[in-house]
Order: sequence, then C-alpha cells, then structure tokens
Amino acid sequence: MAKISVFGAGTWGLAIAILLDQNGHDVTVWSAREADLAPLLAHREHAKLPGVPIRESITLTGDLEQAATAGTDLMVLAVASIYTRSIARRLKPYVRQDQVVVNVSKGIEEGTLCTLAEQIREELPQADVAVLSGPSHAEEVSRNMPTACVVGALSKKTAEYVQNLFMSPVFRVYTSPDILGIELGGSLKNVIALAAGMADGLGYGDNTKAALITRGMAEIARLGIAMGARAETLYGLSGIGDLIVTCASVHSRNRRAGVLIGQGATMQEAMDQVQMVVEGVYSAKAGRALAEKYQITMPIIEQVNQVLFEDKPAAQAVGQLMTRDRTQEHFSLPWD
Ligand SMILES: NC(=O)C1=CN([C@@H]2O[C@H](COP(=O)(O)OP(=O)(O)OC[C@H]3O[C@@H](n4cnc5c(N)ncnc54)[C@H](O)[C@@H]3O)[C@@H](O)[C@H]2O)C=CC1
Ligand SMILES: O=C(CO)COP(=O)(O)O
Repeated sequence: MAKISVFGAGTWGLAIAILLDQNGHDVTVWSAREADLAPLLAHREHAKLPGVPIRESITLTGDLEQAATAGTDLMVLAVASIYTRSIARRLKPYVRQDQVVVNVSKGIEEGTLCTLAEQIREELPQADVAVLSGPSHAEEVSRNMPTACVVGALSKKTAEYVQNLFMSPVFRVYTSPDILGIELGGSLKNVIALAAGMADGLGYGDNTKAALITRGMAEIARLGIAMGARAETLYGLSGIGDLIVTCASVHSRNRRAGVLIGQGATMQEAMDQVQMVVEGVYSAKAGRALAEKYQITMPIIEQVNQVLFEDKPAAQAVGQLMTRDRTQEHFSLPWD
C-alpha cells in the first residue's frame, strides 16, 4: 500500500483518488477551494459525478501541508493547468529529493509556452516528474469503465513505479519515455475539440467531425514532431486516442464549450455554462504561439483562436477552413 496525495478535487482529481483507493492505497485529496471541500465532506460525492461514492478511506482536506506530508510515495497534481505552477511552488518545502510527482492535468503555459511537466520541474527541481494522460474521462474512470492511459517519465524505473500504482483490471497503463509528446497531444487536442464542438453546435455532421479530427491530428503531429516529440506518441493513446474521445464524447468539457459557441454563445458564456475547466481556451493561444515559433501551419488552431478571441462567427471560420488554397494531403508523399 502506497501513501499518495492528490492535489485538486475536481472531477479528475477525485476520479484518480477513487481509482487509487480501490487499488488499496492510502489516499489524501487536497481541495484548493474551501467552498468545494464542504459539500464533498458532507455528501461524500462530487456534484458532477453523481452516484459515485467517495469512500471514507479517502481523506479530504483543505490543508496543503497535511496533504503534502501524507503523499510520501506519490504526489499527483490534478489542478486546472493555470494553477499548476503556483501549486508546485507552494509544495516545494514538502518535496524531498527524487520524490515522484505525477501530473495528470493538460495544458501549456501561455506566457512561457512551457508544458506542465516543464513548469513543475522548474518549481520543484528536486522532484522526479512524470505525466499520466490518455482518453480518460472522469465520468467513466470513476465508474470503473475500462480505460487505457500512458505514463511518461525520464526513467523506465519511475514510469514502471507509477504504472504499478495506477494499474487495475479496469485501468490499463502503458509506459513511455516521451513526456513531451504525451503533453503536447493531451493539451492541443483540447483546442481541436473546441472546433469539433463548434461544428456540432452549427448542426454539421459526422463528415465535418471526421475531417476536423484527422486534419487536427495532422496539425498536432506537424508541431509535435518539429518540437522533438515522437510521431508514435502523437498517434498513440495520449494523442489520437485522446483526440478521438474528446471530439466525440458527451462528457467532454471542451467539445461542450464548442457546441455552445457554435450555437451562438460567447467564450465566457460557454465557460460559465460548462462549470468545469475548459483547458482548450488556454491552450489555443499557446498553440498559436508555438505554431508561430516553429513556423508550422496550424489552420484549425488559428481559426479557433479567431473565434474565441476575435469574435469571428464559427460558421465563417469553418468556411475559411474549407476554402483555403488547394493542397496535397501529406507533403512527404512523392508522386513517383
Ligand atoms: N475531467 C476529466 O475527465 C479529465 C480532466 N483532465 C485534466 O485534469 C485537469 C483538471 O480537470 P477537472 O478535474 O475536470 O477540472 P474541474 O473543473 O472539475 O476542477 C478544477 C480543478 O482546479 C482546481 N482549482 C480550482 N481553483 C484553484 C485554485 N485557485 N488553485 C489551485 N487549484 C484550483 C480544483 O481543485 C480542481 O482540481 C484539467 O487540466 C483537465 O484537462 C485530464 C483527464 C481527464
Ligand atoms: O482531457 C480530458 C479527457 O481525456 C478532459 O477534457 P475534455 O473533458 O474536454 O475531454
């Protein structure tokens, strides 16, 4: 039995805590917001995960020191990505040399363009930072629906350590050395999911969705490979796997926000209605900045930015994508 603390009591932090508790570990969950903690303690249930009990064996606390000192074997970061750096900084006094810290959130920092693992490494240089990602909605993981993810770490030993803690008959974990690829796939797919949702909101069909997923994947792969990620990772669970689930699922926060925008809501109205973090809104700007930095054409991500931040109607954005200059599907394919 390992002693594990989970920082972040949103749907994902709690689904992870429930999984790790079922695996027999001693789990403490820290909630950033007092207002979130009280109903969790009172009802032992998260409002967005109805019917899923948070067992008494899981300790819920708002005391950061209590949680930090409880997670001697593993610390899991599950806060909305805009808080990852500040929480890592606050954890510094409690993190020992080589402490394994697993980030399960998805995002890229707007100003620095750092991935979340890069931010955590900057704030906690003593930590052994890993990431866990893949097609894994909290609504399904917390209800024991078979799910597969990938854990990335600098060493095989750490990746296998985390794999062992998370693996269960309903949660299969693969290992990988490609942390960057895992993080880029996980954060950029959220931007494409916004576009897929917009298409749904506009009343378009499956053809449009399939086109956005496939061409969105091409954009993510072009950028990821230019940044040093492995193509295999981008076409794996944390890349195409997560892109498919996010663009298609009724559970997706990003797709849902896109639907509302496609139906005429503003970005802020959509975020307020979803009531859970819509990471694609933050990753959109970072994706655009990375495209510029690495000189990569990312037309879907560009159009999503224009809809979110420049008041472009979603229908006009789709129209512009459809009427771009005609081109070859894959430039790397020769004609003879
Ligand atoms: N929900 C899901 O199915 C999955 C979510 N993720 C990722 O996990 C992360 C968290 O997502 P959810 O739990 O769904 O979000 P949520 O909207 O349910 O919860 C928000 C999270 O942010 C934290 N938070 C809020 N205010 C904070 C503050 N001032 N300081 C520090 N932390 C604060 C909360 O404690 C909570 O962990 C996101 O990056 C998301 O993309 C990844 C895989 C699956
Ligand atoms: O990353 C996630 C699921 O893997 C959560 O984001 P969505 O809810 O938008 O899909």
